[in-house]
Amino acid sequence: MAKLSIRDLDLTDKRVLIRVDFNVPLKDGIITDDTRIRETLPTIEYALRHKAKVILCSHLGRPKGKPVASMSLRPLVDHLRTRLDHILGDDENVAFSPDCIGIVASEMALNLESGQPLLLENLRFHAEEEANDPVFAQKLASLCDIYVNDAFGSAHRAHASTEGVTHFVKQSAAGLLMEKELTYLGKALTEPDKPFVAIIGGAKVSDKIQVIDNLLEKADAIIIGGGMAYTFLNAQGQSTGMSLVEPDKIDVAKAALEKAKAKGVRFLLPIDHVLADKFAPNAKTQVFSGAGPFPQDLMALDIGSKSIALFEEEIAEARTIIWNGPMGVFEMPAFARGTNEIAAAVARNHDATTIVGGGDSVAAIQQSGFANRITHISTGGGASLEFLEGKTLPGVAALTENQRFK
Ligand SMILES: Nc1ncnc2c1ncn2[C@@H]1O[C@H](COP(=O)(O)OP(=O)(O)O)[C@@H](O)[C@H]1O
Ligand SMILES: O=C(OP(=O)(O)O)[C@H](O)COP(=O)(O)O
Ligand SMILES: [Mg+2]
Repeated sequence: MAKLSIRDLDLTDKRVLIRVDFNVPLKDGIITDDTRIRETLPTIEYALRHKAKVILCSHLGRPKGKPVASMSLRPLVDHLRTRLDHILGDDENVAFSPDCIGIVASEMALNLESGQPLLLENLRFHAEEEANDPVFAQKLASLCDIYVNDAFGSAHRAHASTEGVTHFVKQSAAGLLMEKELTYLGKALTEPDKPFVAIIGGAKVSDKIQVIDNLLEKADAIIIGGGMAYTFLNAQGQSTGMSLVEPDKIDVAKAALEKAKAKGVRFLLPIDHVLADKFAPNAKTQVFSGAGPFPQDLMALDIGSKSIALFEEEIAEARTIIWNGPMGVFEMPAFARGTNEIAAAVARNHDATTIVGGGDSVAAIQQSGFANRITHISTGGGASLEFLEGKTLPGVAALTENQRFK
């Protein structure tokens, strides 16, 4: 890699700001899947063992620039302490600053002992984080001597903590997880074995629909499920009741459908759906198959059996599979079947290189019990898609060049 690595740096007694992606799924303050935390532990442990003063920063959810209690990172402190038990002494703790900038954060960072960790509160409690505000970025930079980015899952964002901060520190290096993800995804997709099938679902429609245009240049088939599907069905003229739709993106969906046709890329959309009368685990449900309009007051929260069978056929033939975004609201048992069956189908294909990425997709694949049958589990959803479509990730581009590779 042409970028500086944490392994190239002398960390001893330095204040090292590590941007991590601790955007983990939470339910009532409990972490339901801690893959993103576990995956970044090698970097944290490396820094602690090398006697750095480790300052961890992350976002959690989308609080839109204001403190939101349910999106506090505080519940992660105990979890992190447990995960670092083998490296911290009995009386050593993970310190927590209730604001990521300001006097308290500055003093805590300054007073940190070598080999000790400090976690900062959610970066996105400040609107300046997502706006990539230079003053805010400079305040973050003032907490540290060295900056390390290990947040692969957020590397497609040009935010203050992933991009802006690098302009105000002398050295910006990649963490071990960042390196691992880039190496692995880079290798797997230089010349993917064909057929190459991309499965896209989830709820971040406006973010991820743009990626499909570029994936159409590489993939032999694209399978769309989850919340992503209904904007496409609307683009085909089907009204979908209360289902998740992004009206602004219907034109993008139409263009993708036309491009797929012109290029001969198979484009699979769900043909039946589990409809619910509300977004809740105890919703009344019914299966809807047919091309006509959905009942107006119902919403699709999972794909149905016929869609599963259709998708399974394509998955069985694939030799490279990338999957981001669950097929339904898998967090609720009534709507988890589509995601679980597709996970099983991907796991059954022993001839394919399989990559599953995304904070929620990883939680889903863990929940399905098939995680150990996937070739590579990536901590990034949007990030892995943008990397795979060939885009330069701003969080990577901003890191210091390694002079050895020049
Ligand atoms: N039909 C649907 N309607 C609404 N939300 C959905 C639907 N299908 C899936 N989702 C939601 O999508 C979310 C994950 O989306 P996203 O963040 O894009 O994926 P990832 O984190 O894997 O990258 C899940 O919380 C899931 O409940
Ligand atoms: O969870 C994330 O991405 P993902 O849902 O695509 O896996 C990242 O933490 C980025 O979050 P964001 O999409 O709110 O910038
Ligand atoms: Mg997500």
